[in-house]
Amino acid sequence: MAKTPVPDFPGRITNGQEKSELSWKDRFAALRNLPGFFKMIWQASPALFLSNAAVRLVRASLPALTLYIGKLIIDEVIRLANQPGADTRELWTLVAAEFGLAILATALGRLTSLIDGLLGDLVTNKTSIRLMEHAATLDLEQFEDATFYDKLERARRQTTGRSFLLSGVFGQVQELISIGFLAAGLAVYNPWLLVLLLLAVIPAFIGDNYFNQKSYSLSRSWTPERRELDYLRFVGASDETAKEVKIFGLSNFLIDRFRHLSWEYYLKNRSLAIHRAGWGTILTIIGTAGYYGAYLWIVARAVNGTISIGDLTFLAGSFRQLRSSMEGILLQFSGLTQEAVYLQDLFDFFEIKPLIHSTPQPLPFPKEIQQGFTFEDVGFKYTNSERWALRNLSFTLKPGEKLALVGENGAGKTTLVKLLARLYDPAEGRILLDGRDLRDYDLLDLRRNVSVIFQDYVRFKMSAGVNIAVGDIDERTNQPRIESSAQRSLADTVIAKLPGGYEQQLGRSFGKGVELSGGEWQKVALGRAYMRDAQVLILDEPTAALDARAEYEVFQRFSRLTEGKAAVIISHRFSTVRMADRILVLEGGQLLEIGSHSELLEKNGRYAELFQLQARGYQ
Ligand SMILES: Nc1ncnc2c1ncn2[C@@H]1O[C@H](COP(=O)(O)OP(=O)(O)OP(=O)(O)O)[C@@H](O)[C@H]1O
Repeated sequence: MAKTPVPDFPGRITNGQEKSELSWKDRFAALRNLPGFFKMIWQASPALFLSNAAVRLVRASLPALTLYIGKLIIDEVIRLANQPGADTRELWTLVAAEFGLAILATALGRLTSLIDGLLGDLVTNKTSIRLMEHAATLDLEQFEDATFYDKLERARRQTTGRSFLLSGVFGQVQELISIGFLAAGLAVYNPWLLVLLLLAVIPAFIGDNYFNQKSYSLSRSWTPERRELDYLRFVGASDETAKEVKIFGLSNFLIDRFRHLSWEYYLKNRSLAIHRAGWGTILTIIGTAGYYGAYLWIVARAVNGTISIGDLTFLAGSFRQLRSSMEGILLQFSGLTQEAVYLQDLFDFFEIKPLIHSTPQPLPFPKEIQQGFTFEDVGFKYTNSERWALRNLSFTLKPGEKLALVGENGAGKTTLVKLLARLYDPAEGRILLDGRDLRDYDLLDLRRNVSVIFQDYVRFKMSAGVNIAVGDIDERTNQPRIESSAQRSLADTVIAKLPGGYEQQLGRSFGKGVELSGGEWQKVALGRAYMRDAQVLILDEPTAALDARAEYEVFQRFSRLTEGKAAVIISHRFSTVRMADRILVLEGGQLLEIGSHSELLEKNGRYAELFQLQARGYQ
């Protein structure tokens, strides 16, 4: 597929490689996605898939059959009109047969819509689940890449509206078979009629394809803007942002931006739609002229008696039906290839491979850490960033040690923690755990044993209990464990005040949700750290919103409750930091100082300076 962006290494999509113009070759090539699509439908429900195929096959034979019976009826009527008193049984049998076919056609039409709808829903659900499952395997770094995000967005759009493609593809096959029957009937009289018919529909087909291609290019090249439009709509009308939007009076700013962008998109779309409508009319008129040319020929033959009146109705009917079927199939074909191209986005997304994964024979995480984590000259740069977020970093986090990370905003503290949890791999140097590269360990096992509560932890719009249980979601029904975690993180007093206790829905998005204060949320989120029996606990400033007394108490408890376990604490409060065994001071991604509180004070370097600065503030 020419349109597929070329990954410069597996899993990463390079900016600027996306192609938004599609050639005919691309469109035909996209059809190769259809077997994959059929597989998806088949997997959603083999029984419905087969029923759909069977029903459509029967439906495909009905138009030709109905027309033929119509012809027989007319010929019979004319025969009877010329022979008064003759036996009319055959006529009534034919009429009854046509009536039966009409009923069958209606019933099968409804049945097809029903099956299409049900299958479409199943495929949508299944694809959404697969999308979520696949997204879960991908790296954090991939999510932070804008190109990847666009791809994810396009793939997400593919999970809805699948039923159009589904009924489209099945419909195409049905039409094709139906055309086969009708064409056979027509060819008996004159094969040239078929050629004329084909010539009549081709102009409209080419035109429609051309405009479909343009519309795909437009929608594709506007993916980032469409994402921004969605974002603006969300920011402009959401409970999460309402507070700041009001306080800062942002609504006009947001609306103006939305209006400007959406108007630009509308103008582009409008111009395309007008061109499409204009050309569509002209090309369809050409088709209609061709159709009437053939019709004239048939009528002339009936007038001079070469064919019967029944033949005339049959031929005219077949011709009309064939024309609309062919037009349908050709026009739908263009829509179909477009859908198949979109489908490529979905399949492309499924093809993206994570870069961070376990080796084929990974080591289990040690039952008890012996030597600790050693950073050896570690360096890391974020994707699309020229700056080193960390560089030349060497130190050891010893087993059972409480290490505090200190540094100004952007010094690299969170990055260090993410490397420890293998959310990223170092670009330079390596991280060892008990003398072995961190990459040699089983990734899931590592993640189970390194528990991190980030400063931007997620406030799940779920129950208070679940908000704690996410620390070890497999234990979500273990109420005693949830409650003891809540106790340890001081969340128990918060939850005791909630009307629904642990079952209380948090956040205001759904039903009777209750909103918590920033500090209350943090206490709940901190409970997650205690849910899991991890060997290394990391708290990345999740206490910033706690009052001084609560933070002091949280860390006192944290040190006591995590005795024997390694812990990393990031905090800007020196009253907390000084409780750590050692303090690592980062500046501009580099290690500046490391030592205990008293050692660093004695050294009288940056730590001492920052400590005294804060201490003076309290005097
Ligand atoms: N996802 C990201 N993509 C690109 N750059 C990033 C990303 N996250 C952080 N950075 C950059 O990396 C550097 C280190 O960031 P990091 O979050 O580790 O700092 P920090 O010490 O934790 O800061 P703070 O005290 O503000 O939390 C910063 O310059 C930041 O701009």
